[in-house]
Amino acid sequence: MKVINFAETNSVLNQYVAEIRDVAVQGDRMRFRRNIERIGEIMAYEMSKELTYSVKQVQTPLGVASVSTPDDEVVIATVFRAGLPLHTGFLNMFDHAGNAFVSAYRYYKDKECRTVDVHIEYIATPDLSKKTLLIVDPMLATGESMELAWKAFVTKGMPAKLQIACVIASQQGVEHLEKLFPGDEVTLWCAAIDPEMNEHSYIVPGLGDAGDLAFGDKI
Ligand SMILES: O=P(O)(O)OC[C@H]1O[C@H](OP(=O)(O)OP(=O)(O)O)[C@H](O)[C@@H]1O
Ligand SMILES: O=c1cc[nH]c(=O)[nH]1
Ligand SMILES: [Mg+2]
Repeated sequence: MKVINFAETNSVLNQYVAEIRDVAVQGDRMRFRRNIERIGEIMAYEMSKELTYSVKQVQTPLGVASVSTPDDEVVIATVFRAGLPLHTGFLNMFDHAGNAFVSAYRYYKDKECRTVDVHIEYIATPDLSKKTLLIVDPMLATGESMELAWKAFVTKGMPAKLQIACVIASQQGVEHLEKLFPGDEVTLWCAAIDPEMNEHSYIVPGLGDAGDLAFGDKI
């Protein structure tokens, strides 16, 4: 798996990442969601450079223009609930894309909240055969949700290409996906890679719970 870490490049994207991490700013839910969305828009733009292009002739009112546009049939896939603002950001750029959703939630298997497991319940997707699948999820912690989401999606057709986008990845999550996707065919795009996770499998320094910050507490 190839890894592209936007934190290694100076751009305004880093300002949005700083705001979603900052305890003094992240409590503004609308700003939090919009910042995730803006990160999705920038990532989608960068990822669009990796698609397959061909030149088309476009009739303007005054003549014919040659324009090189993507040929990929893109499907944007995300994981409920925290993935929704990132999904919106991608869809703002790839507005002709198909859309796929899966629900995954992490739950603790023990009273001490130290062993995390992930459940998949709901899946809604178009046929993914031969598509360019972009799986987008803001947090890659243990990597379990991403792995289960991928395995759930491929039951609905094998995509021609897979690209993964996360906002904050843990080093462990990156290594988890490297084992799942050996070779160079899959690329992980992320805005930052953090070194650690805590005993509850939250990314450190991370940002906290992306789903709760976007949508509020859940019981
Ligand atoms: O790599 P993992 O250890 O599996 O963790 C990552 C998952 O955690 C978050 O979802 P969460 O389970 O918090 O659900 P939510 O979106 O409902 O908050 C996030 O959106 C990922 O899907
Ligand atoms: O740090 C983390 C890990 C999983 N999910 C989150 O929202 N945050
Ligand atoms: Mg959550």
